[in-house]
Amino acid sequence: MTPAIVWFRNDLRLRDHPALQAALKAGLAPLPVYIHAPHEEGDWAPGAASNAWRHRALVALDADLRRRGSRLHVFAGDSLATLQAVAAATGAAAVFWHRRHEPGVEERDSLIRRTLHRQGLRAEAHNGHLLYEPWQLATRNGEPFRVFTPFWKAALAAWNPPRVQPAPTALPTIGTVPGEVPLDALGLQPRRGWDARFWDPRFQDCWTPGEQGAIAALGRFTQEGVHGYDEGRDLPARSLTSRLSPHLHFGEIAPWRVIDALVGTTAPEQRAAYVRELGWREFAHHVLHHFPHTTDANFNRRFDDFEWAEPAPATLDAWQQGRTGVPIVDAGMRELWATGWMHNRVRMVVASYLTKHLRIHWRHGARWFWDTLVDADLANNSLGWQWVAGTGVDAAPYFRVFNPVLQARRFDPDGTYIAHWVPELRGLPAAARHAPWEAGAADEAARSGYPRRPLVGMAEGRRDALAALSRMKA
Ligand SMILES: Cc1cc2nc3c(=O)[nH]c(=O)nc-3n(C[C@H](O)[C@H](O)[C@H](O)COP(=O)(O)OP(=O)(O)OC[C@H]3O[C@@H](n4cnc5c(N)ncnc54)[C@H](O)[C@@H]3O)c2cc1C
Repeated sequence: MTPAIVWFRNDLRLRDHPALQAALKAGLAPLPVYIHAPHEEGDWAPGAASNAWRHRALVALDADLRRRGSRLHVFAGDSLATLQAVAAATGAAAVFWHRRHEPGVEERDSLIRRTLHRQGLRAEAHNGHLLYEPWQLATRNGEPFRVFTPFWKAALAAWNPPRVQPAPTALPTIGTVPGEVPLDALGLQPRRGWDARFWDPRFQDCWTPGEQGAIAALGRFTQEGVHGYDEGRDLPARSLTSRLSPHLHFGEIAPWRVIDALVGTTAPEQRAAYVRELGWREFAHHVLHHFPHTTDANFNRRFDDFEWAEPAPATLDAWQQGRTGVPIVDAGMRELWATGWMHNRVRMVVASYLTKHLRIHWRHGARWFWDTLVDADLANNSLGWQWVAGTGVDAAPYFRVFNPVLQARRFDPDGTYIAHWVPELRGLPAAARHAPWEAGAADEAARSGYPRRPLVGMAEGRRDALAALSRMKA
């Protein structure tokens, strides 16, 4: 059988894999290839937590392929040159892959497709990542959406998710290809030294990267979380969200399989609430494709004149390490550090504290998340940060400044989440954990080594943020 290269990227699964299916349908022998090329990702080469995840996801994919008679062929270097060399060495007639929508990657991929085409290879990009490709939905005027609600309305009106497809049961074996490198040589795993500080022993135990891990996480969610999702998804102490974000980012599960698995499991309103969150993921990719500059620049250019504070290294450090003295913020940042993930409600609170109370540009926060989140995703991260900072599409207005203490009282009423991640405050009565300095517990907190007062107080931070907003040019 003539081989066809199946170029695995952020689609590390065998079920619901249109590129793999296309190779099989064409009567070609799939040759699974992974190319390590972080230098082609511009300013947004994957961060440390993503790399650690990817290593384990690739190991899992290789094992799944081996169980079917195949294996993953790993290379490092320029993607185009590698694909050309592999095709020449194996006589491959085609290359199939799934589209990605990060700005630099989109351009690279279309160049690769054109070049391979010209050389007489069948080169095809499929959708493996989204319910809708970013150009499939448009406003009545044919423009990209800038507001989520009409975007989601249009998505539901055109609803036609792909059907779920099983993984192939057997795949052909193809021998060693010149230029292959061992997976361990890619340097994806955390090194000893500085970046080893990230790696709390709990980190490895929190997750099972790979398709089996994704299916298991989905199974847990459909049994438990989804039933109380609508009311419970804002409560960080409860495990009511799916924690599928890294699995979705790495394409270990297709979003349409997630939706399919929910049918008949719970009340329609719980299901709709969850599918709507997947809608935000779709919207984020739509925005990234149409407004690629929003990874680094404000969508709302008025904010180009905003008086962001020059971030003092000690301030940024305190935020990153969870030592701001604001318990809910510190709990979130420590959860991120320890597990590579943070609850969505708390992401909003820590991002708001950084961009409003500390008035530090959202780019600093986005960069930190990029390096430490296992689900770091250029579309979702850029949208999330610009949404909170008030600079993005359909964003929360800047003047709506979250009060982290009130947020904590509302969404972590008995301080369980705070106590879990900030052990210095465990000994305080539940009601004092949200703001020890207001409850006369500052000394007790300080005795355990916790900051006596917040870096910037709640009222003071809000006042200064609004004053800076009022000075912004109209
Ligand atoms: C400042 C900030 C930064 C963020 N950075 C990222 C990021 O880098 N990667 C990332 O995947 N998500 C990001 N999010 C969105 C959201 O916090 C996570 O997707 C969610 O917490 C993941 O947990 P879950 O899988 O349990 O979510 P669930 O509640 O179970 O949601 C299911 C899925 O829907 C998608 N989703 C949910 N909420 C959002 C949202 N607001 N925007 C886009 N997609 C969403 C995710 O793919 C998620 O896995 C960010 C949010 C904020 C406020």
